[in-house]
Amino acid sequence: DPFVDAAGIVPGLAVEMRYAGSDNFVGRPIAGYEAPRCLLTPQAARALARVQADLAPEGLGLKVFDCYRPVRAVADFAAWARDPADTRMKPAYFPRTDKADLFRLGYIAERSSHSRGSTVDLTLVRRADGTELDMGTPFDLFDEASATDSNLVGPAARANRLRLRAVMIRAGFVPYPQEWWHFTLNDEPFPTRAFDRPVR
Ligand SMILES: C[C@@H](N)C(=O)N[C@H](C)C(=O)O
Ligand SMILES: [Zn+2]
Repeated sequence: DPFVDAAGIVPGLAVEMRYAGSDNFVGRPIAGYEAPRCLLTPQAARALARVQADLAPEGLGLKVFDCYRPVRAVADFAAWARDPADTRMKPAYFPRTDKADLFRLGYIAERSSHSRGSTVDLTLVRRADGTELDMGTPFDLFDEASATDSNLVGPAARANRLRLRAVMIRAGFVPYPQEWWHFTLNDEPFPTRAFDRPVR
């Protein structure tokens, strides 16, 4: 198995695996997430440990929302997107974006880097009480305002996004300009693979 549980490698990592539960843009657990675990390649997990160490002097840490994503989960997203009648989660997750456009506009990928095991969705938290720093939009808000350098959010949130981006880049991750939370390890060990083993 090429993956490790990041919680065992990154001290104090906060883990909130949103696709293993119902608090996500589909509104139910996603296929392939059988446990709320953050699985990653050892290389990506060790890079996150470097980020966590960088953040510690400031009293900050990381909270992950998604890590390795099985191919069957991506297929589940695609099947959901093909049903225009199900707009239950639209107000919370894509109020200004047409559901039919979520893939075309790049908010969700048909072949996701997450399936290669070295991509993470994450935010910054205060280590003392676990509260998330204000990023101006919630995780997975599929909206222009989620672009990292969007000026649709205030200066404090923008600064927090740039802080997250800077520490992640320093540890070898590449940001995704359209979503402030999404990063891929530059030297990922499986750049052309797509894994489908379930998260358990
Ligand atoms: C769905 C969202 N969390 C995400 O990860 N989007 C990118 C584009 C992806 O699906 O790989
Ligand atoms: Zn992502």
